[in-house]
Order: sequence, then C-alpha cells, then structure tokens
Amino acid sequence: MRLCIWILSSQAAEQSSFGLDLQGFQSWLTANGVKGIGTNDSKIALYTTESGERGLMCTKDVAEGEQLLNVPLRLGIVDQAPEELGDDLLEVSRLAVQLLQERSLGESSQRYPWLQVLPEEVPSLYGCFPENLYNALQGSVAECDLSKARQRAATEYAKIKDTQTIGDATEADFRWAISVVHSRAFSVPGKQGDDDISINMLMPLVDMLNHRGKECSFLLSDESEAEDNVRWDIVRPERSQTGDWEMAVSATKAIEAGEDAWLSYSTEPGSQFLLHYGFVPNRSQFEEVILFESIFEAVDWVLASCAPEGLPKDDAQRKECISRALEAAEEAAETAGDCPQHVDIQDKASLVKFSAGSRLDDRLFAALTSLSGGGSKGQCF
Ligand SMILES: C[S@@+](CC[C@H](N)C(=O)[O-])C[C@H]1O[C@@H](n2cnc3c(N)ncnc32)[C@H](O)[C@@H]1O
Repeated sequence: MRLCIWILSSQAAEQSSFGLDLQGFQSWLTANGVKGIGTNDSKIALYTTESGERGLMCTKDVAEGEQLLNVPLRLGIVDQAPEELGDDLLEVSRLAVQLLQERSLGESSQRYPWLQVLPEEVPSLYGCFPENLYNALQGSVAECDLSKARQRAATEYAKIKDTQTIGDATEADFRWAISVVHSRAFSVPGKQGDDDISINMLMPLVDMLNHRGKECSFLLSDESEAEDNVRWDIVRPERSQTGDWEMAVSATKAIEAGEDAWLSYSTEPGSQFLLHYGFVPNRSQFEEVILFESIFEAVDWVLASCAPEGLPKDDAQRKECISRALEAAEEAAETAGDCPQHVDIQDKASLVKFSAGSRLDDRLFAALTSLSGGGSKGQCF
C-alpha cells in the first residue's frame, strides 16, 4: 500500500506513525521556501509504502517541460571543501565528513527533519546487505568492487580519525555517511579558473526521486528508450522561483497523475548500481562486462591463449609486434574521444569492456587487428 503524505490528515497522522517523519520533513521543506510540494496546487507528492520504500509521485497531470520542484541550495549540504580537511581526501569523503558534522549537531541542526528521514542503513551492497547475499557473490565483479570500496573507505577513515573533524564518529558512522553520499548525492559540473571541477552536494527532497534510466528494447540491442521522466538543473537566483540558487526539477515528458517521477541517476553499469544503490537497473543501455583489467592484460592473454601462428618467435620481433598492438590500441582510444559511447575517455588506460548493444572496446579491437596483421597476411584469430 502507498501512502501519499499530502493525503494524510493530521488526525490520521496522530493515529499512525507510518509517514510521520516524512510529514515533519515536508513541513520543514515548505517552511524553508521549497516550492512545488505540500500545497493544494502541488503536482507532486512524497509517498511511502508499508515496507518503507519512499519516492515521489505526480498527483496531477504534468506537461513536458513543466517545473515541479524548486529547492534552495542553502537547504542542502554542499561540499565546501573545508580548509581543515585539506586536498588529501576524496570528494566523496569530504561530503561524508560534512554530513557527519551536521548530524552531530542533533536536534539543533537546522536540517534535523531532513536528517531524520535519511536511511539509517543504506540498502546497498556497500551499505548493508544480508550476509547470505555476500556469500553468493564470491568471486564476482560485485565482490571485487565491494572489497575495493571498503578498502578505500578504510584508507580515508585512517586519514581523519585522529583529527577533530568528525568528533567521536566511528568508522561505522563514516561508512554510513559514505553510503549515504554514494546513494543520494548530486554532482554539479563547474569551473575553477580554467579547470573543470565537479561540486558534490546532498539535496533534500530531490534525493527522494527513484531511478529509471535508458533501457534497451531487448538484450544486446542498440535501440534504447529513456524511461526517466524528470531532470534536475541548478538555477541562478535571478531566474529561480525561490529567489535563491536552487535545484529545479522539471518534467522531460508528459506525466500522468498517479505515475512516479523517475530520475536517471547515472550511466554506470549494473555492478556499480548494486554496490551503491542496492539494485540493478532493468535492461540498462549502460550495462557492460569487464573483460580485462587493462589493455596490457588483454594482449598478454591473447598471446598466451590464441596467438596467431605467424607471430614471430624471435623475442625482439615479438616485442615489436606487441608494442605496435598497444600503439594501435592507444590510437583507437584517442579517436574514441569523439565517440564516447564506444570507449569512455576516462577508461583509456584501464578496464577493457564489452558493453550493451554488442559494443566491444575499440582498443581491444584495434590491438587484436594489429596482432593478427603481425602474423601471416590476412590471418584472423
Ligand atoms: C536517491 S535514493 C531515492 C529515495 C529512496 N527510495 C528512499 O526511500 O530514500 C536511492 C535509493 O532508492 C532506491 N531505489 C531508487 N530507484 C530504485 C529502483 N529503480 N529500484 C529499486 N530501488 C530503487 C534504492 O534503495 C536506492 O539506493
């Protein structure tokens, strides 16, 4: 059963604790200048189910392009990169520290009603998953991602545990904050001088939107459709509804009353969604399988398992073939800069992937082609 918070009469709310925190949260939002929710003409509402799932749904028909929510940025926690944290911490850890600092204020925090509705445990692989599920993951990509993430958090915690920045917060508290940041934060592209930067922030209410992304029409298909129906934008005070810097949520297509509002979180593959959000998107266009940890490893594997017969036996000539193959891969990565759906430019030097839509990493293709040319003419393997 779904319960829409706007439907709750105060009497019903007194009788049931179901949704009470959310009602307090909504009152805090409206009292602090958030527009689009909690009034008779609002078109969107918070809901909660008996099993505790929450989200936002449209309560009236919405036209494409219509603005639904306006949330002043001052209500959120925006990574200010506090001086005392230095440059040494990862962005995600900086925001986690600021979340812990805010939480340590308890009821005196101006954001208390929002902090009250953050999940006590994030239901993700990184946050908290049943132990038997962890066991079932032995040897999988997800398990490998999880152990890297845990290791990273431990290293980050070691950097701050003896500083005054997080008071008496424990490593478990720090891991909680990291899991909240990973599952709820927004990254806003910006500029610092000539440098491209991203500013991470936690933003109340917008963080209640659930995910739907680009779904392939069928397995390994190139055709996909965007299943999300809202987007967020940062709006300057002179153009905003609230008179402040704000995050505005608007409809990217017409939405009927009763439908959920869906936001596309990211273009990460399923293993990352499982790690940080605790679910795997349906037929995601961004699904991929990691074939090798690096292009070097790929070439090594090819040579060890199925090297073309004509490849020179002589060590020096063989090395030359290999370095030509690596150069070809590098060139392919450069060219792929114009065609980011094939190879993510940031992955140039790292993972070799096979992606949804039957897309094979261009570098691997180039390296294999070069190696096959290193054997007798026209040889394929
Ligand atoms: C940004 S929060 C969204 C609000 C969240 N439902 C809540 O109750 O606080 C992200 C979390 O919502 C849940 N979620 C979002 N989209 C989902 C989906 N398509 N399927 C399953 N769970 C989803 C996951 O638990 C995820 O970690």
